[in-house]
Amino acid sequence: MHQDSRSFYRNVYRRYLRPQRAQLLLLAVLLLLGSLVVLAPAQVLRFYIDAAQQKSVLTTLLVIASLYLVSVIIAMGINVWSTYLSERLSWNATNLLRADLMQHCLDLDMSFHNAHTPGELIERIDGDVTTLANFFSQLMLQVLNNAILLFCTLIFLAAIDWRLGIVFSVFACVTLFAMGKVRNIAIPHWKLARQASALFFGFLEERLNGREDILSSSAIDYVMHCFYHTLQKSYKLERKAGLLGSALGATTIVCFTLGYVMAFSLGTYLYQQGALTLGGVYLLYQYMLLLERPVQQITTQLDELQTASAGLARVRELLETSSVLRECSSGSLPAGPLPITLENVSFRYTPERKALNGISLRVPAGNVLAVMGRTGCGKSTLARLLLRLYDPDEGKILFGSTPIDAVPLQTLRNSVSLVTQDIQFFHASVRDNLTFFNRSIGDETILDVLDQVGLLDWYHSLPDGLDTIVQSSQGLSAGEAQLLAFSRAFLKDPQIVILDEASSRLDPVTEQKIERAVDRLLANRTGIIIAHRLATLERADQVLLLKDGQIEEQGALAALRQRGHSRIAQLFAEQHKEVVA
Ligand SMILES: Nc1ncnc2c1ncn2[C@@H]1O[C@H](COP(=O)(O)OP(=O)(O)OP(=O)(O)O)[C@@H](O)[C@H]1O
Repeated sequence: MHQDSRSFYRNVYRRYLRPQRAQLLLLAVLLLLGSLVVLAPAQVLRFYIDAAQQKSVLTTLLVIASLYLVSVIIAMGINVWSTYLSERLSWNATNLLRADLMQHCLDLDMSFHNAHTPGELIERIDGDVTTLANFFSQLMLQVLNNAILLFCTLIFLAAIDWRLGIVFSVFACVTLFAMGKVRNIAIPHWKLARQASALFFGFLEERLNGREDILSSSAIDYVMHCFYHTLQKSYKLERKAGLLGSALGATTIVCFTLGYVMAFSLGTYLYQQGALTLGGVYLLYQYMLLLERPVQQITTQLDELQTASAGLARVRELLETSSVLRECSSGSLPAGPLPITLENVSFRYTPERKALNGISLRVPAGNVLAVMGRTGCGKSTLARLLLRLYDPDEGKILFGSTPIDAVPLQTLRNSVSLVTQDIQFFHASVRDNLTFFNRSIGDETILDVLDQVGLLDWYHSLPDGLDTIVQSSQGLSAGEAQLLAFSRAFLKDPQIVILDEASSRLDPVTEQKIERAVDRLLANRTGIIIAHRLATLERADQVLLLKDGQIEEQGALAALRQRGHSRIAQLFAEQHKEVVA
């Protein structure tokens, strides 16, 4: 194994399994005991049959019968205990791994998230880790258990008669080989079937999410046509895989029928030779039955082991992906509103095109900068750089005199609030949606903020107050969603506020509420407003007009308007003409 892989597996063991090593050891002992104990009841029955045949006294028969009962109870007890232990062990280990992966994914930068769909990450955090949980809880146990059981059964058969040991060892090897070969024929078809089924679920998710657009554009017939097509493809592949898979069942039946013929022929021969008692022949039959399970299961489990190791490899790849954002472990920002400085900042998402090109500006502490420009000019990109969702390719961004990459990301993001148009609400209580699960914020503070943004009437209409569960943003009007997003920002109490103004029109009362809330939110904070309306520029100390990622105009609104040929002056003149017309 490669040195890196070795150290990865060592680390996985150290973090997830070593803390539970006492339980792991106990589990190994129980597995061994379990395999030995499963073989015991058949041995006891053998003595019982031989004792009955020799007409032993009733008490001897009763003692043997009680021994049989005890051995069965012990076997069951060990089975239950080891299953409980392995479940506990695997869920403890994999839940920790799930948490680590979730935290890691949240910490990764936006370029990583742009390249990986949420579905893909869910598959890693849950799908692959569940495979690993199965590996630790059942598979590891079953493979070990079956291997030990197979080995012990063959040893016990050899103990009855060495010829039986040799014949059945050869039988087990040939059957394992044959079943492995037949299984390999079906596996690629199962993989194709799984892939088709994943595509089908992806199709369902996408179409159900887009139901509003589908309904409004009368595309139901088209969607249903694609649905049948996707379903039919999945069905054909499943049918083929199922048929090929049944070849495995047929091979098992053929192999074991031959095995039973062999067991009875050999048993009869040895009985007639006097090498075996009747109880011994019965024991041979029982061991043949016991042999069937491990031989059948080991082939399947070896495949599942491969799936688990592929899952672990994918988990490893994810864990080893590091954020391109350099993280600082210490550093702090001064208190109060912070001045923002950009020095010759350039950024590109893709090598072909700069989304921002040589931007330099300074927003003094407590001032408001309004950013305007056509769609795609780089307004949101500027906001993303200030939050360090990306780092600029060139240039520097400073809050006060501190470069923003010289403080921990957490500190930076605690100081900046971004209120976008695309407001996300979680399936959680109103309280949790507003405080982002911060328990230190009391209900009075939340109510005070709701009062400030004019949402007190809305609050009183909630059936369970702050405990009311928000289903999604669909249960809220655009205005309510905006005001709730402001409330979140108030509760966070940031030093810098970045506001992506809603481009949709709201009713005059809600507009007024929003205007007031914005004024309050910007008071004693440095603000950047991504403006979609000319009226918004009037509340700003400075205006920045972007064009194709570059600064087209910059300065105080009054000065820009006075310059007759400026783009801003033209925009106001055009608006004036529209109003007069
Ligand atoms: N994740 C991304 N990957 C690649 N290119 C992107 C990405 N996000 C934005 N862009 C491109 O970068 C440029 C600037 O985008 P940005 O979102 O900053 O524009 P914007 O001015 O905010 O537009 P709008 O007003 O429509 O929101 C656009 O050309 C856009 O296509």
